[in-house]
Amino acid sequence: MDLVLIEALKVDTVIGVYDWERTLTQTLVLDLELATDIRPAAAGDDLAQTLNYAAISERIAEFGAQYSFELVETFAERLAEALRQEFGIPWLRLTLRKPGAVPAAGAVGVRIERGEQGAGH
Ligand SMILES: Nc1nc2c(c(=O)[nH]1)N=C([C@H](O)[C@@H](O)CO)CN2
Repeated sequence: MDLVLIEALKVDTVIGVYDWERTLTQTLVLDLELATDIRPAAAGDDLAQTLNYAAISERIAEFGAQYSFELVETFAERLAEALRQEFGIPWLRLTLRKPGAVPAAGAVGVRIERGEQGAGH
């Protein structure tokens, strides 16, 4: 299985369960591993044959601006669903960190895997 990577992507969004969190934008930090077969793109040196990490990063920024969930779980689940559907990603691992949410921790967050590894190959 090949992977396209997006690491330490900063995403601005309204997120949180507390009243004060509903009034401001916070920055989440995302790592994504996106399964694909890179051989067709490599064979043809053709961006159209692979997952365009720039386009996906832009979509994630749009998603952050569009929604204002309470839980990081909801953000992760809904984003994974949207990316898999819109970009035809058979499997992904998404790590979402919310820096500063727990001052004593470097970051807190969630990690999810969705889809089937090897699907579509
Ligand atoms: N498992 C979770 N725990 C907590 C969340 C969350 O989204 N998932 N959120 C909060 C608050 O919004 C917190 O981030 C404010 O600092 C608390 N626990």
